[in-house]
Amino acid sequence: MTSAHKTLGIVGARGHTGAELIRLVAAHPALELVFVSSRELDGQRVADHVAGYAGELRYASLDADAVAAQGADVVVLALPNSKAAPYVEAIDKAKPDTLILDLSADYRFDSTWYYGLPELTREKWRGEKKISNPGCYATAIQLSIAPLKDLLAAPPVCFGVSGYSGAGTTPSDKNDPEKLRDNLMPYSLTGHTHEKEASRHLGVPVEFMPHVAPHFRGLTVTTNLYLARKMTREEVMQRFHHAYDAEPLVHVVDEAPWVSAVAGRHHVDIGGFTLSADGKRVVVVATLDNLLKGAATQALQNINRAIGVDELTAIPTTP
Ligand SMILES: NC(=O)C1=CN([C@@H]2O[C@H](COP(=O)(O)OP(=O)(O)OC[C@H]3O[C@@H](n4cnc5c(N)ncnc54)[C@H](OP(=O)(O)O)[C@@H]3O)[C@@H](O)[C@H]2O)C=CC1
Ligand SMILES: CC(=O)N[C@@H](CCC(=O)OP(=O)(O)O)C(=O)O
Repeated sequence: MTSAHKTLGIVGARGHTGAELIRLVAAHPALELVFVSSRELDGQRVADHVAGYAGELRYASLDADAVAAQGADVVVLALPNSKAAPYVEAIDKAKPDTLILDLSADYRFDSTWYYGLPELTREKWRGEKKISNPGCYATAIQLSIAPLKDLLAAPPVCFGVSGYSGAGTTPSDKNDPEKLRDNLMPYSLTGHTHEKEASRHLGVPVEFMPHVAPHFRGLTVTTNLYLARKMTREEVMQRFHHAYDAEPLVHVVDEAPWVSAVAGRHHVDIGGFTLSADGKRVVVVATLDNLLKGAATQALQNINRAIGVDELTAIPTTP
């Protein structure tokens, strides 16, 4: 694939992450949005549903063969978990050099797919045309632990709180604003997919306890790390600065970041580095927008790289 203009389609474009990608792709100089699929919005104008999109494209209800028949250069699968395989199969049959990016958890444990968390894995990309995008919590967890990975005395313990857009649009307790009002809902307290995903890709076991809260977008992961030796706050911060100062989408900050400040923005904030009195335990706080760096923005970083343009093309960065 060269860096020339590419066509792109989104399967599952009615959803939260699909809508964010539509906005990002619409402003992209090298990508043309050629189809967006939704069963529920079949025939309706995208511009009537996605603020900030001004084109004439309409949603279409497309099964796997119909998606493959579109012949797009890039296909993003933004479907719920366990739905991707028929689309991958049909595209492979019709046009095997298609770049497929899957937003779900379906291929995050498949070593034939590139796992794209650019700040940690971009050097491992070997031109794969199949890219698995990380989970939103798993992104925050891995970025919080990676700089101290060689100094762990025990599995890191991560306390996560997400806005309810993380639970998608299929109605459930986890995205019901009435049930979430004045509430914090714990779920999957051991064995969450993102616990397994972060453990696999970091190569160290991680423990994760997720919760969902009444805000719409943005998540916080507060991680407790037991250290094999005594450290100072300056040493810990130095490691994070060394790891991320050249990364426009990871901001190392002094204070513990607030989720409200990162909502609608494309980067991760990591900060609040707090040591125990004996210097052998540190707590780190990370926030990101689950729909952006946790999904659509990260997807675009991966696609940009794979089509041969600058990784940050069409991604607004702010200091
Ligand atoms: N929300 C988030 O914060 C994040 C989500 N992800 C992952 O991204 C994927 C999409 O998430 P999100 O946008 O929140 O999901 P949504 O529930 O908001 O949207 C799902 C989309 O898939 C379509 N869809 C649902 N069921 C089927 C089906 N059986 N066959 C075909 N299409 C279907 C829906 O449209 P229609 O029913 O109209 O066809 C809709 O467009 C998920 O795998 C999720 O785990 C990853 C990181 C973060
Ligand atoms: C609040 C909420 O429910 N969040 C989702 C994570 C969203 C995400 O990244 O999901 P995938 O791993 O499925 O892509 C969850 O805990 O499953």
